[in-house]
Amino acid sequence: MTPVHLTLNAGSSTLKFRAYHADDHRLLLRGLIDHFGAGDASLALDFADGRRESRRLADTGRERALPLLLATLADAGLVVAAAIHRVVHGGRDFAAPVALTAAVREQLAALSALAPLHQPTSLAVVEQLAETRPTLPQIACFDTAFHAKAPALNQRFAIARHWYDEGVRRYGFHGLSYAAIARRLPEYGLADARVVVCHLGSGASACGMVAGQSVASTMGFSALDGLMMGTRAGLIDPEVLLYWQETHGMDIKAVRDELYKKSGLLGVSGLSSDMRVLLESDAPEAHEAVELFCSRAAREVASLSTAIGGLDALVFTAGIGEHSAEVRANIVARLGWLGLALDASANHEHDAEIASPDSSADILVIPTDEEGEMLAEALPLLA
Ligand SMILES: Nc1ncnc2c1ncn2[C@@H]1O[C@H](COP(=O)(O)OP(=O)(O)O)[C@@H](O)[C@H]1O
Ligand SMILES: CC(=O)OP(=O)(O)O
Ligand SMILES: [Mg+2]
Repeated sequence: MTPVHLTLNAGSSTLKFRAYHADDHRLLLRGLIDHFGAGDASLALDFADGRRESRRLADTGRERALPLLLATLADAGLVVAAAIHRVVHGGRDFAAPVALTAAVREQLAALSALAPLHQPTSLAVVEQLAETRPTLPQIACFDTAFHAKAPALNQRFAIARHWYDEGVRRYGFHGLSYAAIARRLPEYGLADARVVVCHLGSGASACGMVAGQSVASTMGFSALDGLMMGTRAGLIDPEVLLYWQETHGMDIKAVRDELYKKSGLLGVSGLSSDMRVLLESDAPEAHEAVELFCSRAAREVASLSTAIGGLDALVFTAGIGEHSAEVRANIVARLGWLGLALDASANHEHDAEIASPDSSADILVIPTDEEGEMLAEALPLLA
């Protein structure tokens, strides 16, 4: 059996995993469970020798994912030598990768309410592994870490100061994705540039960075703020929450469910949280959901450009950002007043520069590599 470092990235609609050779860190297997935990879940595997497999999953519960994954690895002659987990919320205390001791796991579990779609799933996998393989090294890499050095001003809400001291601040998420993009900016001569990255997946956020460092992000205290997402509302007037509680008697769980699971693309379209389904639909509600998604994204790109003092490049990444030319074109068209313009044919490429020659700023599609970033961050701890 070949020992591997296994990366686990539990997103809101997917579970992505990769097996890297434990000695030379070659990528051996790439896997994706799509519609993770839903009735129509599927598994896709991509082997280093070019072989591909995919199938529908009959037993779709999230708690069944780890045994399935370990069996898949065993079939491929791979055995886990270390597990590297994406953990969405590091809170005030974790701004760097950390070994997942029992004490650390307890601290991270206390943050679950701030990331209900992610933290419980990731930590359940960690616990399952800790139970069956108590001596297995397990490392957590955090979505929040990349933003920890953002200017204090951009981490502050306009509320009384003592809340900040208590940890009520803008943390920002998708940091592993942004760090992976930042690593690639020098290839495009953008090492010192002012860049806005749109991470558009089931969860969606945007980050303004300068010289590869986070300056401001659309996500805040939780992964609920900012852009419209698959099932999350993004920016919302907080009075709506009070109205729900006061006028409709909704308790905290009901409000949370509304904001995290019934809003966003799903809520507005009444049809699906999956952008692919909405783009193919003729329903006016689906069209309106896509328009609102693109409008919110364009507005936040302009806002983040102010936070970073101008815009040298706009980058699209993640499930929607990488794969939907239509969404990219819609967002960039709304930013035409800033001088941004796409090359319509280049816009259909993946991992490419897609701006027209007369665009005021570069526009790029860069595939995210959260797993590669996790491996790079965890290796020093595993050495
Ligand atoms: N070809 C495509 N066109 C439009 N959207 C796509 C395409 N492929 C994937 N997506 C969307 O990407 C989203 C998933 O993004 P991803 O970043 O993988 O999610 P997660 O938030 O679970 O990590 C889904 O909404 C899916 O509809
Ligand atoms: C933080 C977050 O929303 O992550 P994802 O997009 O993977 O669901
Ligand atoms: Mg994701």
